[in-house]
Formats: sequence, structure tokens, C-alpha cells
Amino acid sequence: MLPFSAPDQALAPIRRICCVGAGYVGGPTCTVIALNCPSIIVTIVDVNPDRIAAWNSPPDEEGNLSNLPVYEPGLAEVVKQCRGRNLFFSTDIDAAIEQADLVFVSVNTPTKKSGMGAGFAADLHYVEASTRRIAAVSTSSKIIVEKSTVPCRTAASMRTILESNSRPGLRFDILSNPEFLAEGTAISDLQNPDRVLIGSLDTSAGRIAAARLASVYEHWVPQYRIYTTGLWSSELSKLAANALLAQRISSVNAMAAICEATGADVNEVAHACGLDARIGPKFLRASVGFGGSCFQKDILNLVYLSESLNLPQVAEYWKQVITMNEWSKTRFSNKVVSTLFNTITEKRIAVLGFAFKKNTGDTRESAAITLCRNFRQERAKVVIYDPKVPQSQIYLDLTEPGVVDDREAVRQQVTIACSALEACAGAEAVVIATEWDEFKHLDWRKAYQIMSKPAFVFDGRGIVDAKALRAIGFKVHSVGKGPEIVDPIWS
Ligand SMILES: NC(=O)C1=CN([C@@H]2O[C@H](COP(=O)(O)OP(=O)(O)OC[C@H]3O[C@@H](n4cnc5c(N)ncnc54)[C@H](O)[C@@H]3O)[C@@H](O)[C@H]2O)C=CC1
Ligand SMILES: O=C(O)[C@H]1O[C@H](OP(=O)(O)OP(=O)(O)OC[C@H]2O[C@@H](n3ccc(=O)[nH]c3=O)[C@H](O)[C@@H]2O)[C@H](O)[C@@H](O)[C@@H]1O
Repeated sequence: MLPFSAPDQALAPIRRICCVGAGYVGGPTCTVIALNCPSIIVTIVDVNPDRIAAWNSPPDEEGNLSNLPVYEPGLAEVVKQCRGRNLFFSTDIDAAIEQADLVFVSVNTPTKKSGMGAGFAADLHYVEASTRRIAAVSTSSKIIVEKSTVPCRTAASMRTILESNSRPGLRFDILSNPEFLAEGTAISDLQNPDRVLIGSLDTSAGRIAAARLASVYEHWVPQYRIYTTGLWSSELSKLAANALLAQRISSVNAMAAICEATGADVNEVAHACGLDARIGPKFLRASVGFGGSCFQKDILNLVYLSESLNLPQVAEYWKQVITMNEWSKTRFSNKVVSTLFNTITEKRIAVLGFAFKKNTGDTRESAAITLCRNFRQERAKVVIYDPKVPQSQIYLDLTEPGVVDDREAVRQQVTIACSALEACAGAEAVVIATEWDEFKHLDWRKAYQIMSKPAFVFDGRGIVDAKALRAIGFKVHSVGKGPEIVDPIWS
């Protein structure tokens, strides 16, 4: 990567930053900026007063900020250090925008639910509303930074909106600065990013704006990790990176199906492949299927973009990553049903983990939601335990939005346990849906004692020691591992 070279002229320093959107990205990202740049005043704003109140919530009896709206290891400590010093959370959006030299737009860009492009295109309503607000209230020129993940050329729409609606004489330089943090490791990803990507117009003003944003990151990120590109490349790189990451998981999950049918072990296959420096070892863990708010949404967005560009083969190629993911989830729940003698009706199924991955309380697109819905359709009694997801969120996720109000039916069929062992009590099967460390270290002997027999474990994350569990008496299915095949030639 070429080191970022700043323009020769002296750059006006950034003194005040406003971040519009206090969610999973805006909150942690701008908190880390505040931590590393004590000379910059950072104000994070949101239209949701409950979210802002939670960011401002007081410490609990032990002095910990346990009620922040986002759970991330290390986040509470950083908020505690900076809040009230140079970090503020507010609902006064207009004031924060007006005072800022630089505004991050970090609002949600979900998949459109209706209208043109429904089910594929990104809903840019929130980005447009924020941009219009910036235009309406600004009394000084600013740098506007797209932090949200957006389709290619969104910056051009933002520019048109700003130029048509702002006071005369003001100038807005628009940059793309996509975020690559992963939930659960957000603070370390932000403190030590693989790269910071900044896209700008290839004009002198564009390059100066990029250099001013880079100077913020340079407080803690080495220059060689700051990569500047054109605006459209930067926007597309974010969609491309997520598509490539998700594609790796779908590829390894496709291999997992072959492993299960042949007796090969997906961990060994992934390790053997990952030793090739061109492939690399990371992000090759077979699973019940990927979740999270972005992989599916961003690939759908790429599919829509490809179709709009009249590239149906490209669209079909990326769509297959999602098709494989959906199939992986269904394949896993079908395995549970077929192993439990083809019926789980009235059987108690303990689902361990509901978040889309460990170390987060986020459940968006979590594979556990699909599994639990499938188990409900089979009329099982589902007992769920997750260390970080609140009961209300689990019920919300399992309720089907639609004409029929099924809240009562869900509550009759699904209960929430306070511990993993409580979930296991009386269960016919344990399904590991999220790779929380505590499930690795569960007292599996105790779990076996309190379960119905035969006691089954379905490990959708490949985290338990299947041999040790079999020695206890469990019947174990691990994703990507076939049954112990006894080959007559060798026995
Ligand atoms: N969640 C993640 O790990 C990552 C998300 N992204 C992208 O970042 C963007 C934000 O994602 P999240 O933070 O997860 O979303 P989120 O839903 O957690 O947060 C977005 C926030 O923006 C607020 N908002 C919406 N319109 C607003 C407006 N006009 N004025 C003020 N506030 C407004 C919402 O109330 C909400 O609190 C998305 O484009 C996403 O694709 C990128 C990298 C990682
Ligand atoms: O744009 C985004 O939102 C972010 O999406 C992902 O981050 P995130 O979804 O938070 O978490 P990941 O660690 O990528 O995991 C996504 C899903 O894939 C699953 N996964 C991950 C890795 C793996 O090897 N196998 C696997 O099944 C996880 O369990 C999880 O369900 C990307 O990793 C981030 O770089 C990106 O910024």
C-alpha cells in the first residue's frame, strides 16, 4: 500500500466533529476518535432519544457503564474515560452539526422493504434526511463524510442535495470513509485497523479534505495504513470487502456439507487450505450460517447494483453466496429433526446463543432466529439462553411481522433461560447457535445428567470437544464433521 502523502500546504486542523447516528458504528467509531484526539470535541447525535439517554446513562453500583446501548468489549471503559471531557452524546442534532468542521454520516442503510428495488436495494432515506438536515442548518463550510455503507455514487447525490439546499457561499467537501470494524472486536479493530480507507474527488479541494480527515486518524493510525482512493472506488470497496468475506464463509460451509457426507473434517480442510499464503487462515470457520446486519444487506445491494448495470451474470454470482447461507441454516435445522427420529414435536430443544456471533448482544440476521423459527414450525418447545441478548429482544425477533399477531403463540412455545444449564434441564437436544466461550467451558457432565436420554448435542459452531462429549454419553453432531465412519476395509 502506498503511504498517504498529504498536500504541501498547511492544513486547517479539525477541532469539532459531529457524528450523525449513535448506533453500532457511530458510537464506537467516534468514541475511539475522542479517545485518541483529546484536542477534538466529538458530539454524537441521534434522532432516537432513548439511545442517547442510554449512551449518557450513569455508572452502576460497581462504577461500570453497564447500560450503554451497544455491548462491545472495552467500549464502556473508553466511554467512561472520554464522556464529558471531549465526547458528548446529544439529541440536539442541529447544534452539533452547526458547530462541526467535519460531520460523519453514520446512519442505518437497511435493505428496502417496499417499492423499487424492494428486497435488494439499500434504503437511503436516512442518509438523505441527514444530508438535508446538514444543508438546512449549516452556517459554515464543512467536510461531510459517508461512514454508512452506501451504494456506489451516493456521494454524488449528497453533493447535489447539499449544493441545492445550503446557504450561498458555503462549501461542502464529501468524502467516503467506510467502516470495516466487526462487532465483538470493534474497539481493537478501531484502535488497530488493517486500513483506513478515504475516498475523495481527484481535485485539489478533494485531496485537501481527504488530508484533513487523514490528520484525525494519524493521531493513532500509522500513515502507511491510510489509503486514499477515488470516491467511487472507496464506496464500492466496502461492498466488495463484505461480499468477499461472506463468500469465504459460504464456500467453507459448502465444503462442510461435503465433509459431513464423506467423513472429512472441515477444520482440517480449512486449516490445510489456509496454510497457502494466497488463501490465508482467517475467516474460514464453518458455521450454521453467517448473520449480522451487513453481509446479507450489502450483497443484496451489490446484486441490485449489478442488475441495474445490466450485468445479470454478476448479480447471479453474488446472489449464490446468500442462497448457500440460507441453505446452510436449513440444512442444520433439518439435521436436528432427522436425527431426533424425524420429529421434534413437543420435544424440548435448548438453543445456546442467540446473538449473531459471540461478544455482542446484536441479533440482526442471526442464524439462531432462523433455527428457532424452523424448530417452532416443527412444534418443538424451544428454550433459549444467551448471556447478552435481553429476553424482550429474543421475543421481538421471533415474532413474525404480519397480519396475525403471534406474540402469545411465541411465548407459549419459547422460553428464555437464565443460564445454559437451566436451558439444558430436561432437554432432548442442545443446539449451539453462537460460539460464546462459556459454552466451551460448560459443565457438560452436569448437562448430561439433567437432560433426557439419549442426549444430543448439535454444535453449529464447531466449538465443543466432540470426543470428550461422546465419552460422557452424548450423541454429537458438529458442523462439517461426518459421523465416525467405520470403513470395513480398515476395521
Ligand atoms: N454494524 C456494524 O458492525 C457495521 C455497520 N456498518 C454500516 O454503518 C451504518 C450504520 O450501521 P449501524 O451503526 O449498525 O446502524 P444502527 O441502526 O445501529 O445505527 C444507526 C443510527 O442512526 C440513527 N439515525 C437514523 N436517521 C437519523 C437521522 N436522520 N438523524 C440522526 N440519527 C439518525 C438511528 O436512530 C440509529 O440509532 C450502516 O450503513 C451499516 O451498513 C459498517 C460497518 C460495520
Ligand atoms: O460491514 C459490516 O457490518 C462488518 O461486517 C462484518 O463484521 P460483523 O458482521 O460484525 O462480524 P463478522 O466477524 O464478520 O461475522 C459475521 C458473521 O459471519 C460468521 N462467521 C465469521 C467468520 C467465519 O470464519 N465463519 C463464520 O461463520 C459470524 O459468526 C457472524 O455470524 C465484517 O467482518 C466487517 O469488516 C464489516 O465492517
